[in-house]
Amino acid sequence: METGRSSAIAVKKPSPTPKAIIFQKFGKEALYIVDEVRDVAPNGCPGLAIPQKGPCLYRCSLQLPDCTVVSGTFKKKKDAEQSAAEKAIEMLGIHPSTNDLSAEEACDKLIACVKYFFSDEFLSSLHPLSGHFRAALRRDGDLYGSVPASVIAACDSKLSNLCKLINPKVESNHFLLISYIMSAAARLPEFVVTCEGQLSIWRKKSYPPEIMESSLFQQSDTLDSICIKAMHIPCSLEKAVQPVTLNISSTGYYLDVIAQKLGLADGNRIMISRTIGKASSETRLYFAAPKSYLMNQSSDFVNVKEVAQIEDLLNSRASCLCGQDIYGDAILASIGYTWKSKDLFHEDITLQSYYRMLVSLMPSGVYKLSREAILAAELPMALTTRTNWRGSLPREILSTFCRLHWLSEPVFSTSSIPLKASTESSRLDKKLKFSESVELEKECMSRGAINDLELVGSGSAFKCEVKLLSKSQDLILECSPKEFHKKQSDSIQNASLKVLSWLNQYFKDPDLSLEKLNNSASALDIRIYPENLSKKFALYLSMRNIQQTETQGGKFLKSNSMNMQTTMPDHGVCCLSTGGPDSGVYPSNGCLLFISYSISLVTEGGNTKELLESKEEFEFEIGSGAIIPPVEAVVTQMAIGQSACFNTELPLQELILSAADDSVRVLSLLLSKVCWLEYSISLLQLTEAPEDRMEQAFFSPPLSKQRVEYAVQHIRQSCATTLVDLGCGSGSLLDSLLDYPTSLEKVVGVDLSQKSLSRAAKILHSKLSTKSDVLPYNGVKSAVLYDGSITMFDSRLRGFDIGTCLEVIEHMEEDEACLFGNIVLSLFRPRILIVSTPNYEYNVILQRSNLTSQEDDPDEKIQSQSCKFRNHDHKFEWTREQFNSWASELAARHNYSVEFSGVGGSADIEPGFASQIAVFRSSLPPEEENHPKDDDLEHHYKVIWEWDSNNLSRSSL
Ligand SMILES: C[S@@+](CC[C@H](N)C(=O)[O-])C[C@H]1O[C@@H](n2cnc3c(N)ncnc32)[C@H](O)[C@@H]1O
Ligand SMILES: [Mg+2]
Repeated sequence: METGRSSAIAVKKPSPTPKAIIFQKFGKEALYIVDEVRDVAPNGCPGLAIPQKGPCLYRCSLQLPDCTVVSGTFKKKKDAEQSAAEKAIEMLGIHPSTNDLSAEEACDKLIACVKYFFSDEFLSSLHPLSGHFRAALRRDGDLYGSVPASVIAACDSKLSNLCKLINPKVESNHFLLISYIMSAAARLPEFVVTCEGQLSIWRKKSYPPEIMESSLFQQSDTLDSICIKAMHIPCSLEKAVQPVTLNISSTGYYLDVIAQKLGLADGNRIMISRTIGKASSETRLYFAAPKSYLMNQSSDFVNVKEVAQIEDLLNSRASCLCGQDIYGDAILASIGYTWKSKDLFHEDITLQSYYRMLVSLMPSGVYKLSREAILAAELPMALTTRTNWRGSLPREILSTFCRLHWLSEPVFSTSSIPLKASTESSRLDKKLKFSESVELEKECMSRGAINDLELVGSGSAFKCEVKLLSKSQDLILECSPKEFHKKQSDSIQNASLKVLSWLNQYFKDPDLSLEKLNNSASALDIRIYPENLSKKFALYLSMRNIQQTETQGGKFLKSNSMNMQTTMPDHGVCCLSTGGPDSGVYPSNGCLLFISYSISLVTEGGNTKELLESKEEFEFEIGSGAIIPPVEAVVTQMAIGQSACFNTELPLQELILSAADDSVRVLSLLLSKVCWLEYSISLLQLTEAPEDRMEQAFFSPPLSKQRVEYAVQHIRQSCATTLVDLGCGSGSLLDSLLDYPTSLEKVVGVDLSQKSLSRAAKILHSKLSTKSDVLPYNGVKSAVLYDGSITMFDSRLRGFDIGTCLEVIEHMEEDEACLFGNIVLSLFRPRILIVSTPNYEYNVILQRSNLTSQEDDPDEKIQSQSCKFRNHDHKFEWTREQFNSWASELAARHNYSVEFSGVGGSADIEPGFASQIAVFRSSLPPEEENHPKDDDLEHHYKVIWEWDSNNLSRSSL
């Protein structure tokens, strides 16, 4: 298919964002405060009397040491932040300094930076590095005043940017970075001292006493001894990751304490990774500089070179966590000096937080964590509707995944086609469930009648391609979905989800043959580049596999899929117990469920039971893959109020340990006993599959569209000039009517839902005011929307040519529907009235798919009797007989004739039409219709919005 416009959303090498520039300049001294702004929004619909809660907007105020800047309002928080940063850059005249420098200039700048760090004034600054300088002055003996070069590299991102300009390989090799810093220091012999083969730097002259006193004094006041939890990550995968405690005395230097845990004499030989996780995190890995690296140190810039071979062993667990090469044993700790305070920041790292970091490296991990349901939630396979998706959205997950695996940001390119050009409307329809309201097909049709009409947002369809690239721009995979979407953002989310879904499969089974990998990828419109793919993820996947099998020591079973069918004698039993009345309603695809659950680790013999994860309320959609398969299999057999309990084999170890609060104990159980998981689930609440989704699945065009078309046809044949749509909802009928030439001059809608009326007003306003001149055949002169109940009479709507009431009466109680019938035919007295409502008998067909699981049921009768209403808001649904008798008696009472018809299915084939329709016609000749002038003023409805072609032309002149 041809595509029109094309736009790349992320370019290959993005220039630094305004926030990045501000960060470079002010570090963490820049404080972003984002406020919600909920204005009464200009709704683009003049005259609408319902106050519109506009979309939630954000405004950001950026506090800098000397000024505060406030952004405009934006839909997204991050846009507000970027805008504030941009304003600050403009106001302060900041230029991103480092980018245009030559390698020589970068060298000079690097030397100047290092010199500044050792200056008098730096010691009392708030820079994180000055904390290290002050701590170094509390070190004893030979170490007094010496600062490890790796902290200089870790604490100031400007330095690494400069070094990248000198040698781009610094990006992937942080040993090089430290070599450059050491070389810069060696160029400052009057200021600092360095020694060959050492990784620390001293200031030559001592600080003036007044500076020493003030800066050291400020600190010793607030510093207490601290005790923090960290993790020891052995290089050997056979050794378990163990918690360690760092005891840091008030006068000690924390790097010396970490060094001792690594078997080093002091912190001067320590290497520090970049931060792990969020940019603001202080979580890093610490390890000893490999000997071969130390031996190869050179103090000359020109001679700085990569160390060819580091013979120490790569620590694969640690390397995977930070995306840098880490050698030997490592300590994972969250500690350091920050921009916020002169005090040392620290946080505990527990075994659980370590495993959560591992989980976040899985393609589905961020989703599980965002739902706080690590053992129960799964990454859904599809986005059905945005409202049914819980947890982080796919695009965000994919970006996080790329960041954590040290890939480039995913590159999205969207393309759009004008809808008129789209012919594959059936394909579009199917894929569009994620977009709400107006179906795309209808838009396509309406575009035939109205040129370039912007209907509720867009006249285009979008698709989006995604590419994943390594940092060095090697293509790892690309996804080119075939489907189009009504919204650009939907196309991006769906493409992101495809990529995540495939990566999820790949991570579960990376050893599949190339052919199978390719097949699974192409099923999701993905093309993989196997060499780059396995190069990128090999370390992570091999680490996980070895860890999984070796540390388990055969004591517990490995299962990725939590398959209930796997043999687990005596334990795989699922016991259903009735905890409440059986409503006879069972969840089926599309239903939204609330369950409560708890998942425990149980040891053989049942002696020990350790709670891992529990939730009082967990909401998900059946059939979307949002929950692990065994839970879904069980809940679909449950009725509301029932509870179930069953066992499964163990999932991946990191999932269990990241869910468990007491991971240390759980790990010891896992290592010493045969264990399995026990699930207890209760089904709390169930919202059935939305009617329109069911209708879309069964009818083409969808039933709602067939109803509207049926009404439009009658309206056109009737030559009516006035129409009232009773229970007009979001105005789908009125909206469609404006696409056709009719004799209508006045159209009115009544409903009691303000939300629906607002939507209707916006749609009608955009159509009538913008395009009325290009529809010369459309003679509508006025349009009004009223807020009111159609069970109340309003004299302004008396004697219209035609009234419609589509799919409304079943939303009232039966007696109200009867009241409505009487009022409409006795008081409103339209010449023609069209009423539609579901045919209950047809539900057997609509719900057959939901009943297939019970098809073995020999008693077919039960099936048809147990049909549910199509929508949870329906108060009743009538059989053909019930509808016929209601309509016939009503017509007879009020001098109307009535004919029956319908849409969806056929009158002659059982069980009749899916939607049954009655068309009432007044039997009185027009002159006998007694329509008094509107002098009795029974005005019970409130005008919500009014449009008048005369006023419009007057006001626009
Ligand atoms: C299923 S929607 C149908 C909307 C529209 N007729 C259509 O076909 O798209 C039912 C509508 O009836 C409205 N409704 C229910 N009871 C009503 C009443 N007593 N008076 C006015 N509107 C009512 C609801 O607010 C809702 O918008
Ligand atoms: Mg309905």
